[in-house]
Amino acid sequence: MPSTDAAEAPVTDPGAADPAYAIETRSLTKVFGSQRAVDGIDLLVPRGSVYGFLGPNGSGKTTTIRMLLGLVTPTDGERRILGEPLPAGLLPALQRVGSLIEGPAFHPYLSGRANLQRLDAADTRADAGTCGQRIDAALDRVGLTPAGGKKFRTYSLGMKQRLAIAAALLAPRDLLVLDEPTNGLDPQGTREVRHLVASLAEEGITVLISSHLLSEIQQICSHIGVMRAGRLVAQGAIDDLRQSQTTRLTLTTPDTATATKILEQQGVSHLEATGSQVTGRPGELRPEDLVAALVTAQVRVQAFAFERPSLEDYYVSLTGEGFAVRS
Ligand SMILES: Nc1ncnc2c1ncn2[C@@H]1O[C@H](COP(=O)(O)OP(=O)(O)OP(=O)(O)O)[C@@H](O)[C@H]1O
Repeated sequence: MPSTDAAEAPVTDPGAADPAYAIETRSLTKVFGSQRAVDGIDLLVPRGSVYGFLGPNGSGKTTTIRMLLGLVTPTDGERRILGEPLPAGLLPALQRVGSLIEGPAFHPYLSGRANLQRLDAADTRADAGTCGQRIDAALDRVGLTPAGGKKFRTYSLGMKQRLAIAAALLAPRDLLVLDEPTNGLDPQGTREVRHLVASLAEEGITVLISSHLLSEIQQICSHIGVMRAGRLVAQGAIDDLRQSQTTRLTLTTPDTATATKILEQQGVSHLEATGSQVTGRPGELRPEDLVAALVTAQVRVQAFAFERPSLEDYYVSLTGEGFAVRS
């Protein structure tokens, strides 16, 4: 269980805030003993994005999120949340940030609505006179209005997680930080959370959502950042990352020697021939031109394909997480 540090070191040179980003860190680092749990990361979460913060268990996601929320003191580096440098701007920033790290403690024998009432009452900034409206709005946003009167213990896992997000939305928020909100959920619960995050993003809320499974959040993310052993090994718009993947050519032919020679002449790089297959990187070359050159040289083409690795392949290559299984 990570510790919560009370005292914060002052930021020495906060620099200027970039209004394009809801979260901005520079060289953010956390060392536990001899372990660099977070190792100099430059996280950039654009405003209005759904940012998938990915990485295997133990790669440093939760520690990073805790530093972003002022729950853990960084060993080094800078952080800005909604333009506010931390720790100086922690309070004004956090008023606009909803978060779900371990989830609030809900009472099983109280209804979802009564649980929210208790949490709302604990917020000294909230106007008690408008509590009912806030709770109605929060239940409505997460699709729990019909189940608001039911006891929490009767909720499905997805409903419990949606109630936790409703709790994070009791006050107006510009940024929502969700640490592994789909962890332990069944496919239906995962869909519910995904759907909810997508609808919040449509309202303009920036969402940072962590997960160790790309497949669970890929559909809703506009951006991703990938952690591996404390380092941020990739980051950017999901479409750009997909585009950056190198296209691979695969040719099946009984004439591999001639085919390799022709493809090399055409400018295909990284050529390899194994059995009746030739593979290589075509770069910007067009498949129709390569096939024409092969046929002209009397290469018998049995199969020819241009393939771009999927984002999942990319994620696996970055993290080595081939078959992440939920614990
Ligand atoms: N308070 C702490 N004291 C010592 N080591 C810690 C502490 N908190 C985290 N760690 C270590 O730092 C590393 C990163 O942990 P972290 O929880 O940030 O990873 P994570 O990517 O969120 O993984 P998970 O999804 O399993 O929580 C792990 O090796 C963890 O054991």
